[in-house]
Amino acid sequence: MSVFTYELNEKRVAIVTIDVPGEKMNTLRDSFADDLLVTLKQGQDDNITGMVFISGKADNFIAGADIKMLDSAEQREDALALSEMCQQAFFSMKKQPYPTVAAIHGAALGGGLEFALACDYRICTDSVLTKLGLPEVQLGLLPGGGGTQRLPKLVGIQKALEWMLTGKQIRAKQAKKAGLVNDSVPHSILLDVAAKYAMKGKAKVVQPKLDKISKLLESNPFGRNIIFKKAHDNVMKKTGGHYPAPLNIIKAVRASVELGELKAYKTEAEGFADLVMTDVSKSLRGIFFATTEMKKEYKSDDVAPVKRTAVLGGGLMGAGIAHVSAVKAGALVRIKDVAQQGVSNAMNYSYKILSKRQKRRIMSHSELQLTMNRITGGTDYTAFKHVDMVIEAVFEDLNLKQSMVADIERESREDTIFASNTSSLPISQIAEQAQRPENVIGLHYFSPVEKMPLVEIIPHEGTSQETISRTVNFARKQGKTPIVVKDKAGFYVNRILAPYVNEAANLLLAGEPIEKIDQALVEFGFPVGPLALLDEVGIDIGSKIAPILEKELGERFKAPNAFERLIDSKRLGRKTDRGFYTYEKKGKKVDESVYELLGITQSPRLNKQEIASRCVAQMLNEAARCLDEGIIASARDGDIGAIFGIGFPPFLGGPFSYMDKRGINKVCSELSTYASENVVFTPAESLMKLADSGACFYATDKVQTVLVEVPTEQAKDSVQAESDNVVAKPSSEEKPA
Ligand SMILES: C[C@H](O)CC(=O)SCCNC(=O)CCNC(=O)[C@H](O)C(C)(C)COP(=O)(O)OP(=O)(O)OC[C@H]1O[C@@H](n2cnc3c(N)ncnc32)[C@H](O)[C@@H]1OP(=O)(O)O
Repeated sequence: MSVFTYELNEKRVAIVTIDVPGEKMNTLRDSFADDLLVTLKQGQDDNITGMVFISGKADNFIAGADIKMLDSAEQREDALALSEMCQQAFFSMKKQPYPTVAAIHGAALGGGLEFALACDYRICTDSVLTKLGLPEVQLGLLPGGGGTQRLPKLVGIQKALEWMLTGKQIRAKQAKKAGLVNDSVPHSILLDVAAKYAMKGKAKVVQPKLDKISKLLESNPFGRNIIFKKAHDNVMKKTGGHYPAPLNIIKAVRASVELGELKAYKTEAEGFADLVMTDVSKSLRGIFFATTEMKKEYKSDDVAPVKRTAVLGGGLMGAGIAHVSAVKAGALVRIKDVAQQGVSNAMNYSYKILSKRQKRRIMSHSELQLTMNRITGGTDYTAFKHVDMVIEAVFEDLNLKQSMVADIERESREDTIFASNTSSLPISQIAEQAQRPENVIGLHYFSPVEKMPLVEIIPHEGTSQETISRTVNFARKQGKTPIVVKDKAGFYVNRILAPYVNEAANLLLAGEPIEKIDQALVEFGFPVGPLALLDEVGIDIGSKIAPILEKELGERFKAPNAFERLIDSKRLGRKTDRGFYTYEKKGKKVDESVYELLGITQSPRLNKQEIASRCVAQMLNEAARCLDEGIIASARDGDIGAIFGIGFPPFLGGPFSYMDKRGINKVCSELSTYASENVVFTPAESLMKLADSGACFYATDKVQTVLVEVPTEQAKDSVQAESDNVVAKPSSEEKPA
């Protein structure tokens, strides 16, 4: 059955509806090329005036090539054939004697936009649902259906590179301004306008809309050399060379302006085929499927949505939570702080972010005002009777949090959820004196809240299923990827982070230089090194969490005592402009006085690879323990939590995928070697079992999986999450009463 339905209107314009049967989303599957050729031929036979392609789905045009189909490419030749098939199919659209028009509403991404680029005209709706882009880079791929060739010709080399190298989604207004679409119109007239364009005859070649400097740069080989070199250098700086896709994109775009059509398209197809087969792309595609799968979990349409929220504490965390609640989730938000200044700071936080969006014309002034109208605040409990959920982001103090539970139970409704953004305190303790413990849950954000994609959701034993579902639904509305984790100290993310940071600190105390340690982990693929991260989080915050973890989980979580000396000397990290680094206008540099303060004589002994191996080994081992204990419900959750919460290198697929790829026996033997010097490295029991049996965390064709899921009962129990008030300047409410 064809995905294209063909109808001729009275003006002899063929209206072709694209609708992949039984699917929510249109994607390009292997039969699409044949179906397209048949449809195009019918247009010729009917001697049509033009052809309009429109989607039969309510909210998407085409979301790209079917990513599952890419997994079926067993050899490079298969992937090459896929790209060539797309290229050929799109060429035949161009070659038709009649004009073709893409009428776009919703997502036109990847192969979907390439389809539209091959049409003579593109008309899109001005709806917020409409987003155009070539996001292949996020899957470790390049646009393999002619996107690297057609986009630069339409919007210019620099803009095309920027869009393809970031994979960003372009809204209707920006698309029109850049010349990506011919028009942007209300949904109700999309088809009519598109049909009119179909009667205009074949489109003439248009030059990209460029300013003078861009025109000068892009129109001669010397200027283009500068553009491509700069793009290459930026990519290397940002990716450390771990991701081959951006480099292949630059190569294909360069081919589009320097080589003949045949060779240039071949460069694109070859680059695509190479990338499909890389482990990097397989890992990134795995992340896409994992997050898609997670969107369906803990989902319930039977629970009441959270529409009105309150946030306790106007510090940076509280401000960020209020922001995503109002802007992303569209909720009404009431901020409460002990001081009016705290409320004002939090409101100002949102205002600044929105003003930037207004300046960049992503948002109009009236939209800004409407959004800001959703955020109010005060120093008392006004309006708390109306809120569905209260999220506390106050100082990490159990008594304070327990008294807030009591306040909220008194001041709000019986069904109001109390969500705690604690980073370390067990939720069961926060709920200990609650009258309605079923409403209490952990909701751990990461800083900066509006940028970090993860939240940990932590039910304690008495949290109701309804509270879990409502909280998960709300976190998704805030644009977050939630993982539900078990209520045990450190939850998941901080638990795997702590031993990794402690190891970095131990290496420092053993004489390894600060910069070398951080560089080692950045070269491994983390966005920042562990000591720089501690500076961001706040050394004082880290030192508060450490004793809780040590008490609950044992000696291996003991943080080096030397850190107290850093805190005593007011080196708290970035927030005091001084930690392991100093932070000045000129930038950050290592604070050499730290060595003397901590009594360290620099005596480098290890190379960077050994440093990275030791720190990462601690993280991997702890992740395995978390799976053993049911802190996370699956290896998949552990991978997504580490990537989205800490920045574990996505190209490695997360700690569990990485262990599978390296071989569990290798990971185990490395841990055992380190354990001969320090028992904290003793491999987790499950790792040893897996190493013995030759199995791995994820099912593969070759080996049997032992540990993908924890036993069902444990999985059910699995809940819990938090957030450290990282980088947050304490608001007045954050001080214990
Ligand atoms: C040759 C070409 O250059 C190569 C390519 O085109 S590679 C593909 C490039 N396209 C992309 O990367 C887009 C991927 N999709 C997305 O980003 C998001 O799905 C979206 C923004 C389109 C919509 O997001 P959202 O509304 O949250 O829906 P989401 O839950 O993600 O997806 C709904 C369903 O569509 C599926 N889907 C979406 N895009 C898909 C794709 N390109 N391939 C396969 N399945 C896809 C999801 O897996 C999910 O399936 P399920 O319901 O059976 O689990």
